[in-house]
Amino acid sequence: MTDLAPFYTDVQAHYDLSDDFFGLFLDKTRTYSCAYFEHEGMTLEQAQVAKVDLALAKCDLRPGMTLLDVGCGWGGTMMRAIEKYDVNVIGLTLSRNQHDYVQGLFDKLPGNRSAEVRLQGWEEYDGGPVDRIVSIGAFEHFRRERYDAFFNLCHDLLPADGRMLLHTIVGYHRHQLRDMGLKVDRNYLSFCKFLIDEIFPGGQLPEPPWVRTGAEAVGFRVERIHPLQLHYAQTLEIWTQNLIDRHDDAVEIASQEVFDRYIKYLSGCATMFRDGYFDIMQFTLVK
Ligand SMILES: C[S@@+](CC[C@H](N)C(=O)[O-])C[C@H]1O[C@@H](n2cnc3c(N)ncnc32)[C@H](O)[C@@H]1O
Repeated sequence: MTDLAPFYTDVQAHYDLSDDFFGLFLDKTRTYSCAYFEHEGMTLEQAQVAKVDLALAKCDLRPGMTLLDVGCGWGGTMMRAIEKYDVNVIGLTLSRNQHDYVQGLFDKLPGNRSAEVRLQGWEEYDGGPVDRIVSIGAFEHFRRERYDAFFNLCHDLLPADGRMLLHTIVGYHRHQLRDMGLKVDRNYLSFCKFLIDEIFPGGQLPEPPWVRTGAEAVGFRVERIHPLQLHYAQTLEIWTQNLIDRHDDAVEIASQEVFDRYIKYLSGCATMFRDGYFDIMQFTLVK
């Protein structure tokens, strides 16, 4: 446990909009991160399960282990881990809606493994050691000044053969974007400002070396960095189309203004990934 207070207000401002609204564009597992279109012709749901399987396979889970999911969303990764690997799970989320939704899933779970979801940030985690850690699409909320504390905590929680899979969007410094042949123009800058002001308050995209050096500084070895850039472009394009298809429901659940804002966010991010401004990477960290 650290003495840092999680960014509840910022994170809830996004995820506690409405479960019904997110349900309009996410797949049935409610996975809210980059899918993995491993084979031609996969549906979004199949590709989300493939992404979760990709992440969990890198954790080397064995029956009876305890998996900590930092930023568990609506619980899809933990449900898959229980089903496929017969493990105990602990999930952390700052969203009340997600916490209540996952608790509802766990209440109906058969079997004798333990499944716990906590309305708690990693900053406050006091649940004791775990065997493996997975964190998908949450690191973007943590902020750079807290990476040391985060990696330290994760390193301390894991045993000597511990493994952690960290899946995060990454961004680049403007000088690096220029070196990559990408224009840093008004469109790019104003879209980034829109994302921080109106979609993910307090969010911050790490640059890849920040993750590597942060993890290595506490003693992790970075076993693999696996980029999935175009998979996120495809995911976001499907989410955009799903939301367009449910326009009337979206306006009824939220409003035309929220619909417009989400279309701008989802379609704009799809372009950012397609054009190479943003990437998404799975970092396999081992002790
Ligand atoms: C984009 S969602 C991803 C959810 C899920 N992993 C998935 O792939 O569907 C980000 C998640 O990170 C969580 N989160 C953000 N900051 C956190 C923190 N400091 N501690 C724990 N969870 C956090 C949010 O509550 C949310 O559940």
